[in-house]
Amino acid sequence: MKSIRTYNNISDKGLSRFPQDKYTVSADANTPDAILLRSHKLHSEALPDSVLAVARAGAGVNNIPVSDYTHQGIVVFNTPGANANAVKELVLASLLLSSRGITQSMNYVDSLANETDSAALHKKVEAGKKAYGGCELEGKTLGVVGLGAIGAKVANLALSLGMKVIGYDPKLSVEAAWRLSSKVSRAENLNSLLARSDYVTLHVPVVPATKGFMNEEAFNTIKEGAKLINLARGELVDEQAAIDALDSGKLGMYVADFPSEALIKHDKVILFPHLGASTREAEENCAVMAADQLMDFLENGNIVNSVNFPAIAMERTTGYRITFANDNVPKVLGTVLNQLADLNINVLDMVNKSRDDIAYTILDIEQEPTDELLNAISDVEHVFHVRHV
Ligand SMILES: NC(=O)C1=CN([C@@H]2O[C@H](COP(=O)(O)OP(=O)(O)OC[C@H]3O[C@@H](n4cnc5c(N)ncnc54)[C@H](O)[C@@H]3O)[C@@H](O)[C@H]2O)C=CC1
Ligand SMILES: O=C(O)CCC(=O)C(=O)O
Repeated sequence: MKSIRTYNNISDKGLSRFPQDKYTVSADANTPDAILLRSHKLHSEALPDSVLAVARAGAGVNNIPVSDYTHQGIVVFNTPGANANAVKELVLASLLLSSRGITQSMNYVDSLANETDSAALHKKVEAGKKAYGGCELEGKTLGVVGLGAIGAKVANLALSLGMKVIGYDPKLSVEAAWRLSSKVSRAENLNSLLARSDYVTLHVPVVPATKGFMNEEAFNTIKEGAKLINLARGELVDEQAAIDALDSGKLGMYVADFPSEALIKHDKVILFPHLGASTREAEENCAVMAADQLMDFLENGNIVNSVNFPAIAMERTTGYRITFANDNVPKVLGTVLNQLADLNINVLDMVNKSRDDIAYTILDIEQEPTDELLNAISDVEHVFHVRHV
């Protein structure tokens, strides 16, 4: 029986993927084989030694100490693209909310709730509306920072609304580029995008290179009165610099998914409670994808959509499977194969992949591996994780 510990509200559609005769799934599993979570922060938690993998039902993995886990052999997964449409649709709402005085005017109408005379109500409605006039999106320029799963969908949607779209993504993958309309123009650098955009929307992960990149200099460069949408992560934006830019009028509006005490108080800030991925569809997509990836890893050693290990998969043969992870240096695989040869063990199939300084191997062998063999592989220099799957 394998055990999964969950955190956060994970869709039942995902949880029900785990067959009950093979898995127990609960929030208080003591010795879980794997963790399944959404935004719960793992940085200050010690994981039980039993944990082999952590799956983030979502995109951002900044709540997980990924590099610490890598050298413990813990594979970290996410679910690329599974919630991208949900975020894209909230960006659309953000564009409109920051353009048309929608929430403010609704509050105004609510404030008229005690007006009992319909003629007086009508007069106040017509007199009040001039305070909430806005502008249209058509013809305006949207700058999209980060053109991955979400950014590409946002860029393509904005084009269909008649907006001009500029994109900036120095690390754009070929796969992501294929998803992007050729009508999206490419900014050579961030400043060029900021200076030309009426709206700027952020869709990058928070990593050292992006932390606080929307700083004082960026707000000095941004087009006068531009609106900033940040449904990616609060840490991307230097909050004081954003507030100063809002106060001076340089920044017209800030829409964010990450409330803070200072932002809540500001009347040019519209905040959601980290709602970007909170649709039924996105929650189901993420949970199903994360559960399937965990099961394939726990049952077969295959790795799909990991953020710290190479992508690797091999069909099961009739044999017995060993997987091992090692530092990506020469001679490790050769040494393990020699050990098998010395023990007269036949290899039926094998695949080996590397990613940065990590290598991972799946080996199908003809006979059941003994503890002696598994220990011998563990003892090979640079091997840091071995499993009989
Ligand atoms: N509010 C919410 O509920 C959600 C927030 N997110 C956030 O949005 C982020 C993006 O999500 P996805 O589009 O699914 O991820 P993704 O991995 O598909 O795309 C990220 C893109 O950012 C680019 N990038 C990386 N560093 C960059 C830099 N310095 N400048 C410009 N581009 C850079 C990458 O090349 C990649 O194309 C996530 O990391 C997460 O933090 C994602 C889903 C839901
Ligand atoms: O699970 C959630 O609601 C948050 C999603 C998110 O922030 C992400 O996928 O990066």
